Amino acid sequence: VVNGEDARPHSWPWQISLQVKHGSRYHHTCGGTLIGPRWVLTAGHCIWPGDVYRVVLGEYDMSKQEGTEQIRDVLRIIVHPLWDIDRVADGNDLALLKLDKSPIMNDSVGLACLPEAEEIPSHGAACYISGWGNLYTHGPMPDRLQQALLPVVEYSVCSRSDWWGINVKTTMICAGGDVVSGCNGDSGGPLNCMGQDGRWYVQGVTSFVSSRTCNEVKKPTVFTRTSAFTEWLSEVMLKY
Ligand SMILES: CC(C)c1ccc(NC(=O)[C@@H]2CCCN2C(=O)[C@H](CCCC[NH3+])NC(=O)C(F)(F)F)cc1
Repeated sequence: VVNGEDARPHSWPWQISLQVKHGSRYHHTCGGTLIGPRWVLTAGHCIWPGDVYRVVLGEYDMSKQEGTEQIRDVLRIIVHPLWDIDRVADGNDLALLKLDKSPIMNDSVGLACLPEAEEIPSHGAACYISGWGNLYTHGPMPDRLQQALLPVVEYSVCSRSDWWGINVKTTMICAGGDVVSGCNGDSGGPLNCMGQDGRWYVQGVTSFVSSRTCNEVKKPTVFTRTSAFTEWLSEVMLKY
């Protein structure tokens, strides 16, 4: 997250760290969101066939053992059938991870809400991105979870030719801009938007930023819009 701030510890209890095994060690590769007792939502582009993953819940400061961390293995990975790493602009950048067993729900680990089908956050709606992604382009990863308030940019603006043009679809949400943005390593994490009921809804899954720089003018962070995939999400969670 570029130009964000340290989140208050465990204030986003559904934020997880997706870690990939290299040799005998695991390291953070993407964010994700706990949306069911045994289900984590992340980005399709975070998943590489043949890699071994684990999920760390209740994480805050990556450099410390805080006693709130819970580690779970990934039993099954379902990537959206239409996701294609060579066609990022087509969207569908989603994957569901089934955990070997549910984490213990407590002050540090909890569920995010999913929005209703086709619910669109209004222009300028206050949504927060959260993640352990780079603090700036080619910059370091933070130890502590970062957050930033990212104003939603409506599709009519985001799809202008000098913005994202045809690379953004209506199944995506644009938010942020040239000051605050997501950055590499935030992939798969949530765009947290407060609903009328005062609950937080994961309206987006962090998908892409400009390949030139994370916070580029007229290239807001692009999220997969979860309300466009409510049917697929419930089908998968019911079936597997
Ligand atoms: C839509 C298409 C023109 C397109 C637009 C932007 C990109 N961005 C990028 O490639 C930059 C550079 C590093 C990784 N990256 C990204 O945007 C990666 C997703 C890469 C998926 C494709 N390889 N996502 C992130 O870094 C993010 F923002 F989610 F945290 C790639 C493709």
